[in-house]
Order: sequence, then structure tokens, then C-alpha cells
Amino acid sequence: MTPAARVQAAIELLDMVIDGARNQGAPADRLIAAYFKQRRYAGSKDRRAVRDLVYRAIRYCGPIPRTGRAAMLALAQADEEIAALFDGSTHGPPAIGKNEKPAIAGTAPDWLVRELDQSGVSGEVAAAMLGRASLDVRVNTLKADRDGLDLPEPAEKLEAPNALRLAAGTNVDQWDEYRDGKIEVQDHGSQMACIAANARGGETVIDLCAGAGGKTLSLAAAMGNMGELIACDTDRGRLSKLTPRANRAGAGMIQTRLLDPKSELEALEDYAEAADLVLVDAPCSGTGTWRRKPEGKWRLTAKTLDAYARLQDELLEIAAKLTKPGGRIAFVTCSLLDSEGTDRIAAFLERNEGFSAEAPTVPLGNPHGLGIRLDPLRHGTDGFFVAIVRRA
Ligand SMILES: C[S@@+](CC[C@H](N)C(=O)[O-])C[C@H]1O[C@@H](n2cnc3c(N)ncnc32)[C@H](O)[C@@H]1O
Repeated sequence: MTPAARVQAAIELLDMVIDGARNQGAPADRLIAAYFKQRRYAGSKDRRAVRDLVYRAIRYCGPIPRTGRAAMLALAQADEEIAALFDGSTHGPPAIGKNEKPAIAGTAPDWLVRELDQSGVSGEVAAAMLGRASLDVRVNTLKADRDGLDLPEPAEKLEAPNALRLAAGTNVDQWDEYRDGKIEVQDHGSQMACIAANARGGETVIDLCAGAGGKTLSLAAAMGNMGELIACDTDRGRLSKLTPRANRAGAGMIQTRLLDPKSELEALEDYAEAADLVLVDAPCSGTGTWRRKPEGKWRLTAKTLDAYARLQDELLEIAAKLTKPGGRIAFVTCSLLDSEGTDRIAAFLERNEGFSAEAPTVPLGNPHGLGIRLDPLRHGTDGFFVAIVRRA
């Protein structure tokens, strides 16, 4: 593909990404994969270049652009080399018209910028939400230790005791250490959230929103595979991915339980007021993960954000009923919005007098409201809010 043809391909893909964002269609990475599946003539360099252009344009534009061309024109305004590729060549984009309007640059749509601002996220901190994510792994202490591990590529030791950072794009899933369950891919911020939860061997722990088990595996390692660890989710597909991961990690203690939305407690009746720890890694807007999925800023609506807050309240209420006297709830969202963070804990404490917030003990993170917050700029992690509430 010529450089101009790559720009045109990126424009076509951006049209699909915009449509997907407006209509809750497929995410950008899936659209890009499908696009190239039908265009076998594109080589790996072409794919990489087009992908890079698409993500640069998504990161660059604040409000959702009218078209893919408008998004790319915005990028062209800031980059002469891209502007020069609007040359009208056979497979390239038509030349830029005099009255053509580029999309508007910025972090996110205006309403979301205001929400972030009200949550204390602006300027450099907000901009860093759209930076590039690192590749972090957690050394699985059930099978290895960080100091004794000899990985094929150099790795930086991070503050979390089992965390290592590798060059972005490293194919760790091809490594023996990964196949043998000695390392798991887990963002440093997610590892911090698990440290804050402070699961200990012999405890009864419920991971209420376990998904495919990223944090469950971390809890199992912290517990030394001793005690009870029940991983729950309402999504059968996600939860079914946990068992093979747990087998690889040697985390035999993990039990899984599929829940029905709205009758979660029925499936957990035998654990009423029995848990030392309930982890609520709640569904959220994912504003903290825009480094990985920048088009998330275009997919979110005020209505969806409100629905997440209601679901987070419901999940905290369920967790309260599972927590034993003296036990604790760890509430985690990968969001930097207070409406999915400290506000939810404040509302929970209003409804539940028998609980009080505790400062999470972690080597990284800034106190924020009733918990701590991690962000890409100050901590080099995905954005997270983490709070601990203890039952009297
Ligand atoms: C943030 S994700 C969990 C990520 C996971 N803990 C990890 O570390 O990889 C939130 C999960 O909550 C699940 N979920 C949504 N509604 C739920 C409900 N009512 N009860 C339990 N889980 C629910 C979703 O299916 C999703 O897997």
C-alpha cells in the first residue's frame, strides 16, 4: 500500500469506529482485525501503519467526529506529513477542500470533559488517559518468585512486589514462563487493587465480579492457595475462561459460581454474612482504560454512566450481605470519575451505618475521597479507584 492508501484505509476504518461508537457496534480492535481479514494484500507493515493512524486519530479527537475523513483531517492539521498525503492519488484520499472542516481536537466529548474536571481530572492527567499503555505482568508466587525468574526479555521491577514491566507489544503468551503459569498479564494498577484487598491464606473470599479471573488469580496467589475463594460472575463466557487459567496458575482453591442478574444472592445463600472479604471489581465506564481502548470516550453516554452507578450500588449492597462482622469489602472500578468511585462509597456508607471506610494500604496511589486513585500520569497504571469498607 502507498502511504496515501494507508491514510485512506484509516479513514474507512475510522468511519466504522465512529459508527460502532454511535450504535454500540464492534470495538475498534475487532473492526481493524475484520477489515484486514478481507484485505489479504495488506502486509504487516501496512497493517501496523494503518492501525497506528486510526488510533492516533481516535486519541486526537475529543468529541465524536462527524466522519472518518474529518477525524483524519484533524490529525493532518497537526501533522504536515499526513496533510501531504491527501494528494488525490489513485488509492489515496481526495485533496483537502478549501471549506472542509476537521474534527475537533481534545480529550473527550464536552460532557465527559466536565465530568472528569468535576472529579479532579484535567490538564496533563486527563491527556495521559489517552497515552500508550505499558505491558505489565504479575509473577505468580504459587509457581515462581520475581527474583529467581529468568525471562527472555529485560523487565523492570515495579512497586507491587510481584510486578514486572515489559516493552509494550512483547508477545509474552509465546513464552514458556507464561504457558507454565509462572507469569500472568495484569496491569500494575490492577495488582495494586488486589494488594489493597489484602486477601490472606485461610480466609473466605468472594470475588463477586470475577470476569475471566484477572484479579481472582492474584487473590489466590496472595492466599497461598489456602482458604476459600469463590469467583462469581453473571457472564458465563467470561467465567468459563477462568478455569483453564486457574489450572495453568496452579490455583486449585478457586471455585466458580455463575450468578443470575437480580438474584445473585440466591446463588450465594450459603455465604450470607460469611465472607472475610468481598471484592467488588464492578462493571464501569472504563474511563481508566482509554489507553487501551481510546474509542471508549465516544461510546459512553450520560445514561450508561448513570446505569453503571446504579449497578455499582446494587453490587455493594449484595457484598454487604455477604460480609461477616469484622469483614471487609474492597470496591474497585477502572474509572477516574467520582460518580463511579468515591460517590458510590459515600452513598453506601449513608445506607449502611454498620460499615466504615478504611484507608487502603498500598505502595502506590493518591488518597482520593473515601479511597485511593491511580492514574496513568502519576502512577503509570490504568486509572483505578479503590476503597475498603469494613463491617463493625
Ligand atoms: C470489571 S469486570 C471484572 C474484571 C475482573 N475482575 C478482572 O480482574 O479481570 C466486571 C464484571 O462484572 C460482571 N457483572 C456484571 N453484572 C454483574 C452482576 N450483577 N453480578 C456479578 N457480576 C456482574 C461482568 O460480567 C464483568 O465480567
